[in-house]
Amino acid sequence: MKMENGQVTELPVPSKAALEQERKILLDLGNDIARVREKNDLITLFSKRIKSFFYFTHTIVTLIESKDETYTPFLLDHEHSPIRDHNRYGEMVAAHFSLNDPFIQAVLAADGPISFLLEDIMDKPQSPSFLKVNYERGVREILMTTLRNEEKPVGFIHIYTDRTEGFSLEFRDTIKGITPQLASAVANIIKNEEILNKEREKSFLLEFSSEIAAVRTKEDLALAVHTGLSKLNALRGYVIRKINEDGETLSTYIYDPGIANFDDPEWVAVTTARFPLYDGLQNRVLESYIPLLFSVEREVQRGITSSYLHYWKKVGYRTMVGIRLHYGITNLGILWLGIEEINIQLLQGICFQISVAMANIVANEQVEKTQQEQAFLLDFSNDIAQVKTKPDLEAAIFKVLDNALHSKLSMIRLIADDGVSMPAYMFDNTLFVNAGVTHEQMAASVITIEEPYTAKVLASKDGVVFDIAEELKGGSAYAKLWAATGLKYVYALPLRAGNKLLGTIWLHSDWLSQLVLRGICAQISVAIDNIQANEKLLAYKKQLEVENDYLKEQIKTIYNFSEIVGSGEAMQEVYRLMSIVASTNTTVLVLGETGTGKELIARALHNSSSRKDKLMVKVNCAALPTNLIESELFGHERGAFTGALDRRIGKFELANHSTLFLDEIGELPLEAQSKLLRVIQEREVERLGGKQTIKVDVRLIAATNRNLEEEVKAGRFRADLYFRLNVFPINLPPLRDRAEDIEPLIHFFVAKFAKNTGRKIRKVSPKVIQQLRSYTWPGNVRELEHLIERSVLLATDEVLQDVYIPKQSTSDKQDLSFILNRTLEEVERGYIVEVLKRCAGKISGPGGAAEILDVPGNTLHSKMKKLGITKADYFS
Ligand SMILES: Nc1ncnc2c1ncn2[C@@H]1O[C@H](COP(=O)(O)OP(=O)(O)OP(=O)(O)O)[C@@H](O)[C@H]1O
Repeated sequence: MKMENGQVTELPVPSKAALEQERKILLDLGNDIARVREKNDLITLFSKRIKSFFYFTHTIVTLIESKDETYTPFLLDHEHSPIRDHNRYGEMVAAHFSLNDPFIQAVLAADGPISFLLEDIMDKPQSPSFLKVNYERGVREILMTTLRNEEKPVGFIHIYTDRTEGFSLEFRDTIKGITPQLASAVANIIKNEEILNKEREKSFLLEFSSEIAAVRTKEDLALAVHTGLSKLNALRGYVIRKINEDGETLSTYIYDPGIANFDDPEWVAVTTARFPLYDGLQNRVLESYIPLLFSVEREVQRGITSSYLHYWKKVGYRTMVGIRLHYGITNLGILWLGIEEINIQLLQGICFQISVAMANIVANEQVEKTQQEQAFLLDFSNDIAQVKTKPDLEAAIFKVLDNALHSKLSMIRLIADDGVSMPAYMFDNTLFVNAGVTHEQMAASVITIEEPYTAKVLASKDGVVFDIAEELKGGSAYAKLWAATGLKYVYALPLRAGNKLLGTIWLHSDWLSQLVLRGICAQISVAIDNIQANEKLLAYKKQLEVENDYLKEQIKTIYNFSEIVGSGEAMQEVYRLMSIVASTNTTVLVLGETGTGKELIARALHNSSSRKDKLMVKVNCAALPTNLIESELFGHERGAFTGALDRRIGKFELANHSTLFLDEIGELPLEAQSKLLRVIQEREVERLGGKQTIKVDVRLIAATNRNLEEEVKAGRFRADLYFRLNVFPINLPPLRDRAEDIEPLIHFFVAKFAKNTGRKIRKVSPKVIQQLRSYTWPGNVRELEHLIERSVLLATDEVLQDVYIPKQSTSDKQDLSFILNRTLEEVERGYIVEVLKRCAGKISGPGGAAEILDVPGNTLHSKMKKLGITKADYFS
C-alpha cells in the first residue's frame, strides 16, 4: 500500500527477484539476531543488510506503551541518523508520541508498510514532531510499518530516506516480509531486557540489602541509601521524613548528603521543620501501597502550600516520588526521591530494606532515648527531693528547663483556697519581653478555673499541646503573646497530687517528650504539694510559737513561783500581783491567816527579784523579847548595854542589798515601831551605842495575820508605819476559800513526804481527797501539810486510804489548835502513848500496840526509846 497525494493505491505483486532478496535478508538477519548482544546492534545490522539492496538513510524501531497510548524510540541506528546533530535529538529520543494522531493511526490501519512524504504531513495538526525534525535534517520520505506480536501492535519500524523518488515496490515487499521476524526479534529483546533488568534488580537489591544490613546508625543509613539510590537512573537526591511522636507531623530524619546545602537558609528551614502529616501530599503517600509520582508543578497548581513543595519547585525538581516506609502495619515515614522515572518494583524492594533498617535504628534510638529520659528524670527527681521551699523549686525547674529540655516556663498557676481563682505561682519573666507585655502584668491578671484554655487543660488527663501557629489562625489573644517567644508549641498540663488538682503548668518549647513532660510535671506537683504543706506547717508552727511565747509569758506570770502550789483563781490574782511587784524595790505587805503561805510568798518575791543572789533576812517580830528587838534590827556597838560584849550587826545591815522579811509585824511593840519607821524613812541605821549612821539598801516585805487597820484603830499599831508598809498589799486567801487548790496541794505534800520518808505512795484515794476538800482548814496550808505528813507516815498501803481529820466541834477545834500547835514529834509521841494506854501497856503480840500501829514490835520499842516514852507515861 502506498499513500501518495492522500490517495492510497494497491501495490503490485512482488517479483521473483524481490522474493529472493527478501529470503537472503531474512536468512542473514536470522543469523544476525542470534549474534546480537546489544539491542541497538539489531537495528544497525538490520539497516546494514537492507542497505546492501536498497537505499535509505536510517531506520529506528519505536515501541508502543499501551498504558499511556504512546510510542517511544526503542532501537536506534545512531550512527546513520542525520538528526543526531539536531538540537532536538535528545528530546526526540526520550519523547513519547501519541498513538492518537492521524499519521500513526494511518500506519496502524495499513496492512503493510506505508510511506509518507514528510513535506505533506509534517505540518498537519497533531503530526509527531520527529517528522519535522527529520525533515529539517534533509529527510524527505518515511516508510512505516506496524510490528505485531500475536496480532497485537507492539511497535513500528521507521525507515527514512532523503530522496523523494520513494521506496521501491521490492523494498516495501522485503520490509513487509521481514516485519514478523523483526517483530519477534524485538519481542525477544524486550523479554531479554526484562529478564536482564530483573537480574540487575535482584543483584542490586542483594547488594543494597547487604550494605544496609551493616547499618547501625542514622548516619550510616543516610550514606547507604545514597549509595543505593544513586544507582537508579536520574536520581537528584532524596530525603526521608519520619513520623513524629505526636503522630501528626513529620520531620526530616535523614537526607541525601549530596544535596545538603547549609548555606541556603531555605534548605535549612525545610530540613528542620515539622510538616503536618495531612498536607495533601504526605497523607496520600502514607495511604498508598505503591510509590506515588508527583508533578511538582501540578501539585503547586492544585494549591498545596507545603513549603517543601515550593522549595522543590524553586530548585528545579519536576517530579518527585513519595514512597511509604513502613514496618508491618506501622508507618515510619516517607522516602522522597527527586527522580523522573520510577521502577516501582525496584523501589518497593529498596524501600522495604530501608524500612527494616530504619525501624531497627528508630527502635534502638527509642531505647536509648527512653534510657536517657529515665536517667534524666532520675536526676530531676534527685534535685526535686532536696526541694523544701519555693525558691528551691524555682531553681530546680529553671535548671531542668534551660539545660536539658530547652524549654521555657511561662506560668504555673495554682488553684486558690476558694477553689476558683488561679493566681500566678511561678513564671519566667524574661519570656514575654518581646511581646510588649510584662510578665508581671500577665501574672497579675485574674484567671479562674473557668477560663477556656485553663478549663481545657484542667479537664485533660495528660495535658494539651497548643500549636501556636494554629492558635494564631484562630485569632487567640494568648497566641499573639505566645508567638513572641519564637517557640512553636505550648505544652499545658494539669498539676495533680493524688486526686487533688493543684493547678496548671505552661511550658513553651519546639518539642518535648511526653514521657519526660509527664515525669517532670508529676514531680513538680509533688514538690508543690509538699511545699504548700510545709508552708502551712511553718505558718502553724509560727502561730504555735507566738502562742507559746504568750503562754510562756503567762506561765512566767503565774507559775514562776515554782515552789508555790495552787492555780485557782484566788492564787492567780496573787501571782499577778507578785509578778507586778517582784522585780521592783517596792515594800510589800503580805496579809493572810496563819499558815496561808505568807513567808512562802515573801521568799518567792525575793527569789524573783534582782536581789535573789543574796539571802533574804527574816525577822520574826513575835518571837523577840521586847528589849532585844532594837538590837536585833539595828545592831549594837560593844558595851552599848549590859551584856553587849561584842559589836553586833543588826538585821537591817545584814539585809543590805537584799530583802528584809518582817514576819508577824503586827506583834511589834510600839516603841520598836517608831524606830522601824525612822529607818524606813531614812534608809539608814544607827547601831545601839553607835555614833554613826549606816546607809542601807533594803527591800522590805512585811507579813501579818492580824488586821492591821483594826490594830491601828485600837492604837496598837502606828498609822504612819502602817501606811509605809501598806504600799503594795497582797492578800492571801484562806485555804477554805480556794478548795480547787486542795487536791494539787495534797499531791504535792504526799510526794514531798513520801520522798522524805522513803515510802512508796502512788495514789491518794478519791475518798480522802473528798474528805480533805470538805474540811474548813482553820490552820490553812500548814495544817494540810502536817496532816499529810502524819498520814504518809502512818500509811500502810501504796494508796493513801485514811487521813485523820479533826472534828469540827468547838472542842475539836481546841483539840485541833492543840495539835496544830505541837510538833510532829509531840503529836507522834502523844499518839503512841494513847495507843499504849488502850492496850494496857502491851507492846507486842496479839492486841498489842505494835499490832494496832501496824509496825513490828522492835520498831515500836526503838521508836518509844527515841521519843522518851516510859511506863510512867502510859500507866499514869
Ligand atoms: N501555796 C503553797 N504551796 C506550797 N506550800 C505552801 C503553800 N502555802 C503554804 N505552804 C506551806 O505551808 C507552811 C506554812 O506556810 P508559811 O509559813 O509561809 O505560812 P505563814 O502564812 O507565813 O504562816 P504564819 O502566819 O503562821 O507565819 C509552809 O511549810 C509552807 O511551805
